[in-house]
Amino acid sequence: MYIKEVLFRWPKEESCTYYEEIEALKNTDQLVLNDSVTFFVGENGAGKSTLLEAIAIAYGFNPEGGSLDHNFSSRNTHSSLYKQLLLSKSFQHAKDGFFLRAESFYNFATEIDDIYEGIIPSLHEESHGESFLSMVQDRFGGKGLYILDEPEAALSPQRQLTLLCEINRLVKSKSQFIIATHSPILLAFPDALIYSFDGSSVLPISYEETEAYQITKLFIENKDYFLGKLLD
Ligand SMILES: Nc1ncnc2c1ncn2[C@@H]1O[C@H](COP(=O)(O)OP(=O)(O)OP(=O)(O)O)[C@@H](O)[C@H]1O
Repeated sequence: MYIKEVLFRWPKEESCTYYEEIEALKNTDQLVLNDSVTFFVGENGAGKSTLLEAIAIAYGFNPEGGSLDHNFSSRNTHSSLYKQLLLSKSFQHAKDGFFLRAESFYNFATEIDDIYEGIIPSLHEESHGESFLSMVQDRFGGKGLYILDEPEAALSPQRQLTLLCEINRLVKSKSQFIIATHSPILLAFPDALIYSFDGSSVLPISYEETEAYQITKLFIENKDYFLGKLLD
């Protein structure tokens, strides 16, 4: 485990940043993380990416995403929330790591292609989902901290199952994951800690309490009823 706890040092003065107005975040002072997999769930705009990004930057990742030793920058658009966070870390620093922002994987793939031109196949010669999964399978080496924002975005349900297997492989080789997701498949990872951003503070919930699980289950079991109500 590389990050044990995230402590929020909120300023005493009145808020002046957008993230101090996010309901779940502004009422949270401390988050204990799971030593294997911690999920962030919640409605669009609930603050998951904002916190994920701040944790990644506070640990030493490039705000634009990529591996721990990867430094490239095209635009500075990250929030300053990372300055308010105090990470309680283990003595051992992660040997491997990746911060996935959906919108920056293209840039990262371009950088990797430039560095390894002619040595490894181009990440741009595969589909978005294929290239992301190849990267996890071929380059995530274990003993790592992997911070992933909606990794399911490019993956078919079958490939999400493959990602579950990869997460399991990496957890067994001493890795820690923090993942923001809407995927009922990924959320099913055994013994994961799930934090919901939907209440007045960030709180742990069970798999069955997640909206991703409840709405998917309800919809599949009552498809015709739902469609009738929604589309009438
Ligand atoms: N740079 C910014 N400036 C102002 N507001 C922002 C900025 N970035 C995000 N926000 C706002 O902060 C809130 C939280 O956004 P965030 O991206 O963290 O949500 P999220 O939970 O990750 O949502 P999603 O599930 O859609 O990815 C949203 O209301 C969003 O509009």
